[in-house]
Amino acid sequence: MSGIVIDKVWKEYGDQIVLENVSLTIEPRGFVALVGPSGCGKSTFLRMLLGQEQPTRGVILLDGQPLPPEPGPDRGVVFQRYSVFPHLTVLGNVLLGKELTEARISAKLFGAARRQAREEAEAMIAAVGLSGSEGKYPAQLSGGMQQRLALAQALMMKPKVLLLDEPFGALDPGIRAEIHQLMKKLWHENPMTVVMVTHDMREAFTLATRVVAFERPRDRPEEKLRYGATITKDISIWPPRQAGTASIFRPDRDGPVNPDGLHRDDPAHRR
Ligand SMILES: Nc1ncnc2c1ncn2[C@@H]1O[C@H](COP(=O)(O)OP(=O)(O)OP(=O)(O)O)[C@@H](O)[C@H]1O
Repeated sequence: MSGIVIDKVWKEYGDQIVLENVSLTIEPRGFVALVGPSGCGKSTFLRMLLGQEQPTRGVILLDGQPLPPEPGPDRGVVFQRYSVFPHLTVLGNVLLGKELTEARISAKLFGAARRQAREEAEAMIAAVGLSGSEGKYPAQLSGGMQQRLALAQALMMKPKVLLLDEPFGALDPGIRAEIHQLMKKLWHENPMTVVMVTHDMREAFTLATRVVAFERPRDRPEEKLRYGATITKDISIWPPRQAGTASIFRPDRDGPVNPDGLHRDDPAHRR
């Protein structure tokens, strides 16, 4: 289920080697945080997982199959900014992916299909805490709400893999802490594997099951083009985090999940 294997991947742009010999196996339902100095190729790596860029050498497998050479609904993505469409409402943004895949020609769903998609979209909007904002446009939302919307838009397509490129980097610390809680909840509740680029080590260790560092082992100016970055550290969080399960050592750490496996907001839990 949604494991990713990256095997001896290189990425070059002309004469510049950006990534060199990167191998990584990401377990299904893992949450991997990618950290490293600016310009070392983290976003390039993420774009290869998305299918926007192809490796120069090496292979990437998703569920044992070569990754399709273009973005698809099995991979959702949220960037730091501009992930949502400014001319569509909250509901329109969340519905768009379904409309484009299920009604390819008109990009509009009708009748029962539209009703069902609308119900799903409203549930997803509620899951990210945006109920009541369905008719608003992104410009009418705060930065944190826009990122909640971007997460809802990506998750609506039930991706196997969610790719996050500094999604919370532009948010104030208080808002960021709130959205970290939301991100944990979404990871626990949705059957997906997450790969997130971040500059914030605290964020990496708060959310991830594993923190992977990219670095250029040789970084003298004259060597910059000839040697790429590669994985220099791969740290598994201890005590381990597991999707859908609260930590047995510190049940409050990986909330909001209860030891009985139910989310705190789950109506079944409140009964
Ligand atoms: N399409 C492209 N064409 C040419 N060079 C590129 C392209 N995309 C990225 N690069 C180069 O690849 C290198 C890595 O860029 P990338 O954005 O992946 O780094 P990063 O680690 O994500 O940086 P940051 O943390 O600052 O966002 C940079 O030197 C960049 O100029």
